[in-house]
Amino acid sequence: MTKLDINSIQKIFQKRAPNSHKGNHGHALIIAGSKSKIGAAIICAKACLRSGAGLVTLNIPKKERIALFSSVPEAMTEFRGEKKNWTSFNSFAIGPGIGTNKSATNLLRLLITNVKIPTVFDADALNILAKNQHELLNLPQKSILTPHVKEFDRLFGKHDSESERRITASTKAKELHLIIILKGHKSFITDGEKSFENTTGNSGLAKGGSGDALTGIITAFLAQGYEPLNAALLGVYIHGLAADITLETQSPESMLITDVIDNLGRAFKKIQN
Ligand SMILES: NC(=O)C1=CN([C@@H]2O[C@H](COP(=O)(O)OP(=O)(O)OC[C@H]3O[C@@H](n4cnc5c(N)ncnc54)[C@H](OP(=O)(O)O)[C@@H]3O)[C@@H](O)[C@H]2O)[C@@H](O)CC1
Ligand SMILES: Nc1ncnc2c1ncn2[C@@H]1O[C@H](COP(=O)(O)OP(=O)(O)O)[C@@H](O)[C@H]1O
Ligand SMILES: [Mg+2]
Repeated sequence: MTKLDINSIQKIFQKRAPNSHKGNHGHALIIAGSKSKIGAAIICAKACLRSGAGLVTLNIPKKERIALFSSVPEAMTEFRGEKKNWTSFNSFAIGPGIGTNKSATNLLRLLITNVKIPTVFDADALNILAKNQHELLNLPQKSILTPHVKEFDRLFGKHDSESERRITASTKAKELHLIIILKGHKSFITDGEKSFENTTGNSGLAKGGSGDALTGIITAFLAQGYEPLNAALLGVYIHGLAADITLETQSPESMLITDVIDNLGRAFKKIQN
């Protein structure tokens, strides 16, 4: 297992070309949020925009659109249940705050049927997969699963220790051709061949919404054309680094994920040499 340090991250990171345009940086589609969880969608979209995606479209329930327009005007929207054109996007994420009811389950199935490029599956998408295990075999290869401990055990069965979870994560990543990020204090990232442990982040991230931001960040890197494993490594590292930078102005108690997203810019500057 390799500990993720700044040197390995600097090798992965690709600078933006000075003459680039939005079309060069990909179009991300984020399927997130529901009536009581629209915040998850807003956090995810903001983090995605702050991580370099050229365009971000959020799929949300139509009733929730006002909240979104006022908080993330940079994001475009499409509405849950309306007919979609899957081919316009370069990366996809599904799960934060979508719930696990029948329509969320059908939407996840629709995505799996139509999308053949690596996708980020988080939160309720993982809870739906846990209840529909056969669908794990149908996910696009090199998709990225981002479970916390409880989601991990829902997916792959109860474990007694973190070390046992890490062994299962590697085995399942290899067997299912996926990348698994087992999130926690020191997140573990594996593609079944290589495994990594993150070294950034702090307990200020132990708050609702932190994982939703990570999903947005990784989705932005996929949109920009990073290899899925590199998108996962860079995403986990920079998410934690932005939280560490936030400690300069906030305590772990007072830190908000919005503060962390606002500090992504400083984190990018740190890894750019
Ligand atoms: N603003 C919004 O709209 C927000 C929307 N959100 C959305 O809500 C949905 C539900 O997501 P969720 O993760 O809160 O619920 P759930 O899967 O039951 O897990 C919670 C339990 O898991 C455990 N646990 C977690 N980490 C652990 C660890 N490292 N180590 C050990 N245990 C750990 C811990 O369980 P405990 O130990 O307390 O038994 C914890 O209580 C989802 O779609 C999400 O995107 C949220 O993001 C919040 C902001
Ligand atoms: N004590 C901690 N130290 C470092 N990182 C943490 C800590 N607690 C949580 N995190 C990070 O915060 C994120 C939490 O994700 P998750 O539990 O899915 O949150 P949510 O679903 O509420 O958005 C993960 O990336 C995790 O690694
Ligand atoms: Mg989560």
